Amino acid sequence: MCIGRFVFGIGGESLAVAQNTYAVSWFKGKELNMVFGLQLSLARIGSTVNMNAMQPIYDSIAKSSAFADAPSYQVLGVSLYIAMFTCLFSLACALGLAFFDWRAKRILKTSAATTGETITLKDMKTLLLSGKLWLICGICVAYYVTVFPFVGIGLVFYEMKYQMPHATAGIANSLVYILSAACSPVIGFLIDKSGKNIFWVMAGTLLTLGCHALFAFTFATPFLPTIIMGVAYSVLAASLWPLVSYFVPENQLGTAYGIMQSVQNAGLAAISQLSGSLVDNNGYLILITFYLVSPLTPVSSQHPQ
Ligand SMILES: N[C@@H](Cc1c[nH]cn1)C(=O)NCC(=O)O
Repeated sequence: MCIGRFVFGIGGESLAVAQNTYAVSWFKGKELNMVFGLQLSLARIGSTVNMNAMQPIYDSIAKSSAFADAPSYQVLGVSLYIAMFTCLFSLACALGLAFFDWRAKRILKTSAATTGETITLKDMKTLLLSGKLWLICGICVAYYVTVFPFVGIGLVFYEMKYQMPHATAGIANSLVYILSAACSPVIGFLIDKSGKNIFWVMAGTLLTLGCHALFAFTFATPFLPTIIMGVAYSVLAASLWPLVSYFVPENQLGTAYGIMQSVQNAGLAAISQLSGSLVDNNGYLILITFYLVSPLTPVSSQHPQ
C-alpha cells in the first residue's frame, strides 16, 4: 500500500506542477486567476465525488452476488479498479492536450507551452535564492496545513464535537470542497478584475483564521464556519498559485511550482502526522488552536503588492 501511495503522490503532484505551468504559459495576462479557479474547481469536484462515492461503490460491490463471499481486500481491489477508470480519463485528456499543443506549435511555428528557453544552473541558483519564492512557499505550506489535514479528520471532528450523525458529518465535511468547486472560477474572475492578489491571499487567510476560531471556541452551528472556510479557501487558492507567475520567468516556472509543491507536501506530511497525534493525545480543542496559530505565519509574511 505504501508503494502504491508513493507512486500516486509522484504522479498526482507532477500533474499539478505541469497543469500550473501550462496554465501560466497559455493564459498569463488573460484572466489567469479565473483559469486557476476553474482548474481548482474541477479538482475539488473530483475530491468531493471521491469522498462521497467510494464508500457506496464499495458497499454495492460487497453486496453483489458475485462478491458475496469475497474477502474485503478483494472488494476493495475491484472498487479501486473502478477508480482507475477516472485516471484513464485523465490520461486521455493529457493526450488531447498534447495534440493541441503540438498543433499550436505547428501553426504558430513556436513552442506553445514554453518560451523555448530551458532553465540553466545560474537561473536555478537565482530562483533558489529568491526570497519571494520562499515567502510564497511559506504562505502555501502554513495555509494548506490548516485545510487539508482538517478536512482529512473532519468527519470524526463533526461527529464528536457536534454529535452529528455520520451522514450529516459527511455532508458538513465535504462542504468546504463543494463550495470551493462552485465558487473558485467566479472568485478567480473577481480577483482578475481587482488585480490585487496579495490582498486576496490575506483575506483568505484571515477568514480561515476566523473559521478555526469559531470551531475552537464556540458551539454555534458548524455549517457557518464550514461555508466561510469553503469560500476563503477558494479565495486563497485562486490568488496564491498565479502569484508565482508575476516574478518567476517563464522558463523557470516548472521548477518554481515543483519547489512549491514539494514544500507544501513536506509540510502536509508532517502536519497530518502531528494532527493525528494531537487529536489522540490532547483532543480537538488543542488541534484547532494549533490550526489557528498556523495561518498567522502567512499573514505575518506578507507585504503589500
Ligand atoms: N498540491 C496540489 C494538489 C493537491 C491537492 N490535494 C493534495 N494535493 C494543490 O494543493 N493544489 C491546490 C489546491 O488548492 O488543491
